[in-house]
Formats: sequence, C-alpha cells, structure tokens
Amino acid sequence: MSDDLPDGWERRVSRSTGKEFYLNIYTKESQWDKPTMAAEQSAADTVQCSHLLVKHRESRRPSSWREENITRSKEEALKLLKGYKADIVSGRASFAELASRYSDCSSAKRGGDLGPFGHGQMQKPFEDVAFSLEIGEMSEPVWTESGVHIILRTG
Ligand SMILES: Cn1nc(-c2ccccc2)cc1C(=O)N[C@H](Cc1nc2ccccc2[nH]1)C(=O)O
Repeated sequence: MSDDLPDGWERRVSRSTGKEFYLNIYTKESQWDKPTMAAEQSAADTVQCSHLLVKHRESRRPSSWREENITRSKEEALKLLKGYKADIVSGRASFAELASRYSDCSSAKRGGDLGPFGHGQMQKPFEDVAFSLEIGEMSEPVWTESGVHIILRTG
C-alpha cells in the first residue's frame, strides 16, 4: 500500500497535463479523483457510457470547448437538455450527433463516449445512474456538480 493510498492503487502523473492521477494496478483503469477504497481486482464491474452534458452558470467549471463563459441558468440548461433528448427519442437526431455538437464535456469530440469506467471514477450521482442502466438505455436528466446530463449506456 502506497503511503496514503488504499491497496491496489498507484499514483501517476499525466504526461500531457502534469496532473496527478491514480492507476488501479489490477484493471489498469485510471481516475483523477483520489481513491478512498481498495482497488477492484476485476474489470467485470465496469460500464461504458456516452453522455450529453449541458453546463450552467453554477457548474463546477462554467466553461467548455463550446463556450468560454457559460451564463445560462439551471432551468435553461434543463430545457435545452430535454429538447435534445426529445430529438434523440423521436429519431430526428442520433445521440452521438447531438453530443458532438452540443455537449459541454470534452468527450463531445468522441460523440460523448467516456469509455469504460468502474466505481469511484465518476461523480457519484452520475455513477449511480450509469450502473443502473441496461445496455442501450438512456437516462432521465442527471444533475452533478458539472451540470445536467443525459447518459446512454453502451457497454
Ligand atoms: C470524466 N471526463 N471524461 C472526459 C473525456 C473522456 C473521453 C475523451 C475525452 C474526454 C472528460 C471528462 C470530464 O470530466 N469533463 C468535464 C465535464 C464532465 N463532468 C462529468 C461528470 C461525470 C461524468 C462526465 C463528466 N464530464 C469537462 O470537460 O469540464
């Protein structure tokens, strides 16, 4: 066990950003947030999701690749997100098309795909809904400190 890390985790530094991150030595999954529990020893407990995030002026970081200074209200963000979901459900647009165009997350460049992740890697409200979805299922709006999301489980 590293000095102050739970069993199974190692501290690493990102070559691109110089930021510290944490590596699960068993599953090779990485996360920005400092782990609080011993690392899972099986990759079985992971899901893969895409999401479309709409930020608002109270978001943890009210800025994105789309808009340097995000000033919309929470109510306006939710209204936008519900409109995107309606377009996806109706078949007027695909999830990836709208996420790549409108998501305030940098994963927009991958159609909203976040890749596989396990417990403890994403903000808890997001994780709880992501792990509750069946593959192919889309969530209702989910609030995190980043903003409001719709989540599509893909794996
Ligand atoms: C968790 N994460 N993965 C990526 C990502 C993944 C694949 C390719 C490019 C970026 C970006 C992020 C991220 O935290 N982005 C934040 C916004 C955000 N906050 C989130 C909270 C939960 C899940 C996804 C989230 N994305 C930002 O750009 O301000």
